[in-house]
Amino acid sequence: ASSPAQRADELRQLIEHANYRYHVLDDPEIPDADYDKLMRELEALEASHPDLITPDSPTRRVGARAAGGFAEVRHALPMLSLSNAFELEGDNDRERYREIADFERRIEQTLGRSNPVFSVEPKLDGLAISLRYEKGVFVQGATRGDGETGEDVTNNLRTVRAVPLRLRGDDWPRVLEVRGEIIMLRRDFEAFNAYAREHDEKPLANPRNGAAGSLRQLDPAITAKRKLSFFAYAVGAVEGGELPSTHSKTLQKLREWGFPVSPEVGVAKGFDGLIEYYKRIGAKRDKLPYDIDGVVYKLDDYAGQREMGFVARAPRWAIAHKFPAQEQSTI
Ligand SMILES: Cc1c[n+]2nc(N)[nH]c2nc1OC(C)C
Repeated sequence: ASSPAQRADELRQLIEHANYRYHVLDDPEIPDADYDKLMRELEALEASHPDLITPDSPTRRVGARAAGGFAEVRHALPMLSLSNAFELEGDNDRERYREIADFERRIEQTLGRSNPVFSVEPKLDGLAISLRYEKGVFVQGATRGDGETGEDVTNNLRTVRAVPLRLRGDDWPRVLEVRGEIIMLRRDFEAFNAYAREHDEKPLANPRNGAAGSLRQLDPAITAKRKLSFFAYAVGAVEGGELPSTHSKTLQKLREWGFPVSPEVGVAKGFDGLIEYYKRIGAKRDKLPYDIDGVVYKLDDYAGQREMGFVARAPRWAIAHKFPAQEQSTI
């Protein structure tokens, strides 16, 4: 038999591996009931041996209440906004998606390339947040706020199982900020509203409100009851380490380190590749497990991004291509 300390370590590894399989690979090996059993065993073990408790233990996801509101956090690197492109009247794709054609052509002309490679991603309709890791441990999480400063919602973010408390592997930078979207999956939104109607509680208008409202709770124990998810889409400040030379390769590293990244992300070449992606994602939009309000195109290589720079706070190297507004599902 192993010692309590060895058993505690073994349980943490098993639980973290199960989280990775469930949230990052979307391919769980064990049923939820077995996962809960592992958690209960670790909680009991830590209760009888408090010296075994570590701050990044999976049982330490529900922290203290933020009495007096959330502290303010200045983002080490501003959280950017995206300029938007909408569909226009026209007889062909070049006319209908004229703003995308202009976006892509500006990049071709500035960089002297033809058919540049873009990272293409669904634009999740949730709440943008920034997660800070030091030596691989989650130390702070903040909302976007005005892009320069946001609210410190670290304790609420700790309750989101899709947010890793400790990074996998060991080739991550000493300081790593990851940006992404906190969302409520449709199935969790519907379950929440079914429960609310059963218990005469106020139903949520849409999943985005669910995510925003849950993260704004001052008591993390309430946030913990709301099933939230997270998908990473960018990196912020990086210190003491190297990133790959392209955004698409960085997204793959984020998965290896334990961050969920939407399986719909990919790469596309030139205007035709972008529009093909836009149409493909548009066709499957209602089958995705989460709400999206468009897709995002980003020049894939970081050298090209640096050369393109920004206009105000929106990068010249990225654009959001929005779908026509959907009639909101009535509750
Ligand atoms: C605001 C935003 C939102 N999204 N959503 C995705 N998928 N990528 C992405 N990138 C963003 O900003 C980049 C400029 C990092």
